[in-house]
Amino acid sequence: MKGVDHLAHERNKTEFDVDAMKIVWAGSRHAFELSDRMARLVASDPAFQKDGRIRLGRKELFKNTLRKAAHAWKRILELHLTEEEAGWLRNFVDEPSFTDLHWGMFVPAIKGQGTDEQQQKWLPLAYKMQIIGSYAQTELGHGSNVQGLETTATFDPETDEFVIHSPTLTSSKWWPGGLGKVSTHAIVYARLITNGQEHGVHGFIVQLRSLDDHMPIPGITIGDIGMKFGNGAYNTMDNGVLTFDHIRIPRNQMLMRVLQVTREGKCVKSNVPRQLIYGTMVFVRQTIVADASTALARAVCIATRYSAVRRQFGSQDGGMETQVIDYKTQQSRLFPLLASAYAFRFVGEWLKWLYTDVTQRLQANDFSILPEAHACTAGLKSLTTTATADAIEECRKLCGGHGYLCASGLPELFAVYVPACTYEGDNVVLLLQVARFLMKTVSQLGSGKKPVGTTAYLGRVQDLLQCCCDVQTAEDWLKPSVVLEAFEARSARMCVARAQNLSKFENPEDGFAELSADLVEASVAHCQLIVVSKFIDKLQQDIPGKGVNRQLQNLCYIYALNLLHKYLGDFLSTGCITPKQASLANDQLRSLYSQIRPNAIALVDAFNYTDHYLGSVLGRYDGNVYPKLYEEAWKDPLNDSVVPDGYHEYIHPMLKQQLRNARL
Ligand SMILES: CCCCCCCC/C=C\CCCCCC(=O)SCCNC(=O)CCNC(=O)[C@H](O)C(C)(C)COP(=O)(O)OP(=O)(O)OC[C@H]1O[C@@H](n2cnc3c(N)ncnc32)[C@H](O)[C@@H]1OP(=O)(O)O
Ligand SMILES: Cc1cc2nc3c(=O)[nH]c(=O)nc-3n(C[C@H](O)[C@H](O)[C@H](O)COP(=O)(O)OP(=O)(O)OC[C@H]3O[C@@H](n4cnc5c(N)ncnc54)[C@H](O)[C@@H]3O)c2cc1C
Repeated sequence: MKGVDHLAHERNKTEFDVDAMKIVWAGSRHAFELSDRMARLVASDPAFQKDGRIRLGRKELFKNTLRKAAHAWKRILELHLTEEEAGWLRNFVDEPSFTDLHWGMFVPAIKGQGTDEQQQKWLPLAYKMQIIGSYAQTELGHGSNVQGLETTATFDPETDEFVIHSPTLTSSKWWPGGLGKVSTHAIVYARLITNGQEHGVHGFIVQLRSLDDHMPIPGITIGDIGMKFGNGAYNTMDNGVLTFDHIRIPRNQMLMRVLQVTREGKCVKSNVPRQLIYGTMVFVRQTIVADASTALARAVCIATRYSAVRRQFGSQDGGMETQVIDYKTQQSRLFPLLASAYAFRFVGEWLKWLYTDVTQRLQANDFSILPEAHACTAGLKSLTTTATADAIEECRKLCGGHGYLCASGLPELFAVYVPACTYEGDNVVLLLQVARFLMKTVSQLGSGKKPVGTTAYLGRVQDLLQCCCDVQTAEDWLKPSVVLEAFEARSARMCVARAQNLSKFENPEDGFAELSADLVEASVAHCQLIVVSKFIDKLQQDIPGKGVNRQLQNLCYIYALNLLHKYLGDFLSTGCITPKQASLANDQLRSLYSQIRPNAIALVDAFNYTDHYLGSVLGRYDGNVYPKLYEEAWKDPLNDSVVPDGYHEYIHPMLKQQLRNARL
């Protein structure tokens, strides 16, 4: 049987309406139609082809990215695409570039932290790309510790300007994307100093390069920080270094929604909390969660299709060997990742809703939900990016040797994706933020303050500390209330135990530092509970389409029960479940794998990825893997000649030498 036939046969086994699932995955019919149209537009345009990208040298690669970004912008204008359509188009071009930072951080920072006048001035320029912006926060010496940034912005009342300066080597801005070679402007984060007094870190709009000849403004030193991990991959991005030598900008270029500096240099606080200065990070972390499901789904799509095509062992009487997807070990590694892709999709959807809600409340001067929004975006960004990076690598292994070939698409996907664990907040640092939020919530329980939102379960802490899981059969693990209670009890018990340990320290900060590794575990438990509960909420919605809800239920329980299996130590040591119940959960998990098996290919087809976007010979829709892999190998530049360059200099003399030695 040819690869093509393998997948056709697989698709015939499907037990649900794939088109309906495509809409569930996309979020709505509108989102599906729009993303589908943009994906096809990009895939059919030769200017966006990705072949051979990994073989380009840095300069060529970068220029190629500039060409694609310019072409994308041209198409956006020609086709009068909406902001939403343009976002999808850029997404399917699938190449990190300065435009990510311009649209993803520069514009949102002005929107979130700029006054109305500042927005009116700067946003139209940015929307028309008459200026290109970056987000320059991190420095050589400090990234996580934002309050430790060293760049200064000193107000000069004589000229009504700020003087932006890099006082030390370690204050050099380092990492901002798009900064190295492209951006004309940046939101620069610096310590505000007025009348000799410091007022914390704030954002400033600073012009970096001339809009005529692209030369740096005198006093600015700027360049690229060098090659990063992997071929191609994130090297399409010009992450930059930037220093200021007393650069002057007008006073009205400080983003002043949170704090205004008057003509006299007086600081006037608005009613907006200081934390709003971090608002852009909350926004981007929320988009990163949605991106995690996309990246994970790509890897899973490749590994699932290839696992159905690939056969090893088990042939009897010269018959066909076993498809590797039929091995239980392969299923137990692959299907939880498939379930995670769906789980992250739904929690991403919910987080987007939460962010929209927060934004509306902020506009109405209601800041009460900000701490929760921060904890949720930070925690879920950490949880989903860590899981996705690990999952891409697992998918590579699931594809055996061929997964290691760049033609599988997985090495590049991993290299592009893995910095998500670091950028926009190191994942451990972010979990520590969640831990602070959880410990604060627990400490306030005695005062009668009722926790709300994602921590509402902590309001039932007494019940959760005592509850006993009443699972008696494997089927009992298919009850949403049972699963939810197990995850709530585990998280609540871990939080309370950590809080009790913290209370033994005289100085809470010392305790927090000493117990930080344990605290991070509690944060993970809490975030996993959020993902599980949002998946369960999704199942309660009226989801149309034959068999769709059934598949989602199976995936939801696979996600939850696999976590239960993986983190069994937590569940057992906190007494949430017994070893016997854990064993029943495992039995149920195996049964769920068998139920998912005939639908696996259709479940990845529901992602609706074009072959262009997947960029993988192993993950091709038609399953025609071997002929294409063979074809691909011959495209390698090493195969341009039969005898390689260097033969005459290095191989031939060596062979001759051996011959001479042999004769002696
Ligand atoms: C259309 C296309 C879209 C495409 C979109 C793609 C987007 C692009 C994607 C990828 C490109 C890559 C982009 C990467 C960009 C970057 O990496 S930018 C740099 C990001 N840097 C960080 O994330 C730094 C991480 N550090 C921090 O967030 C903080 O400094 C810290 C919170 C870890 C440390 O803060 P700390 O000094 O301990 O506390 P304070 O600053 O004093 O704050 C204390 C209180 O503030 C609360 N808080 C902290 N952060 C936030 C926040 N973000 N929002 C709201 N509140 C926050 C914190 O809980 C404290 O509250 P309490 O006092 O009440 O306890
Ligand atoms: C590809 C990429 C793109 C980026 N793009 C941008 C950009 O556009 N703009 C921008 O401003 N920045 C950008 N960054 C920078 C990024 O935001 C920072 O690298 C990130 O916030 C981590 O900070 P750091 O490098 O200072 O790590 P560090 O804080 O130095 O982390 C090093 C180690 O120390 C640990 N650690 C640090 N603090 C603590 C603590 N309190 N407790 C326990 N452990 C701790 C961390 O867990 C980590 O293991 C980018 C980075 C990358 C990799």
